[in-house]
Amino acid sequence: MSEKENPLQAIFQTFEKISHGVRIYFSQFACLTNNNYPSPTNGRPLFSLSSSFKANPLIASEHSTLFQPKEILNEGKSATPITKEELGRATWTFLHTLAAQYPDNPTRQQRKDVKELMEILSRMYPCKDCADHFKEILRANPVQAGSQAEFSQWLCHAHNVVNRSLGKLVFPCERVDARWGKMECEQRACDLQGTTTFFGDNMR
Ligand SMILES: Cc1cc2nc3c(=O)[nH]c(=O)nc-3n(C[C@H](O)[C@H](O)[C@H](O)COP(=O)(O)OP(=O)(O)OC[C@H]3O[C@@H](n4cnc5c(N)ncnc54)[C@H](O)[C@@H]3O)c2cc1C
Repeated sequence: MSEKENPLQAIFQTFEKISHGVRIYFSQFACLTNNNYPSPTNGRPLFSLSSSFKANPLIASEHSTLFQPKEILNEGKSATPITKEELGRATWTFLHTLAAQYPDNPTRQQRKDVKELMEILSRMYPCKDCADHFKEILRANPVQAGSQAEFSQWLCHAHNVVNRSLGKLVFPCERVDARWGKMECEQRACDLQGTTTFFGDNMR
C-alpha cells in the first residue's frame, strides 16, 4: 500500500524523524560530558527547577552550569582560603583605584558615599582585627573627600597608618598618582562624573 493509501504511514515517519532528532540532541550532550564538560543537568533531574528559577530567568542563567569549562567551575580543586595579605592587597587596589577615579568636584552624594563606604569597611571588612584597627584610624582621621586630590591623599595617609602599625615602609604620598593611575576604559566609561561647577553642587 502506498503512503497515499495508508495515512498512518506519514504519521509514523514524522514520529520517527522527531525521535531521531531527540536521540541526536542527547547524544551531543553525552559527547560533551565525555569531553570534561558537566552533564547538561549537572546531576539534577531534567525537570526539577525550583519555582524561583522558573520565575526568574536571571537567577536561572546565573546558576546554569551548562557548557562552562572546568576552570571557571574550579572543578577538581578545593577552594583555597584567601590570606589576610591577599585580601589586604586586593582591597587597597580597589580603594586606591577608586580614589584615582574620584572626581575633582564630587557631588554631595559622592562625598557621602565614600564616607559611608569607609564606615562600612570598618564594620564589615572580613578580618576583625583589621576592621577594628581601621575604625580607630577613621576616628582619629575623619575621611576627607572634597576632591580627588584630597581623597587620594587621605587614603594614602590612612594606608600608611596601617603600614606603620605592621612595621612596613611608609609610602611617599606625593607619588600616589604615579602608583595608582586612572583605569583605561573606552570612551572614559569608567570615569565617575562629578559636578562641573561648585555652584551646581547644592542642587545635587
Ligand atoms: C582597611 C584595611 C585595614 C587593614 N588592617 C590590617 C591590620 O590591622 N593588620 C594586618 O595584618 N593587615 C591589615 N591589612 C592588610 C595590610 O594592610 C596589607 O594589605 C597586607 O599586609 C599586604 O601588604 P603588602 O605589603 O603586600 O602591601 P599592601 O599594604 O597591601 O599595599 C599594596 C600596594 O599598595 C602600595 N602602597 C603601599 N602603601 C601605600 C600607601 N600608603 N598609599 C598608596 N599606595 C600604597 C604599594 O605599591 C603596595 O605594593 C589591612 C588592609 C586594609 C584594606
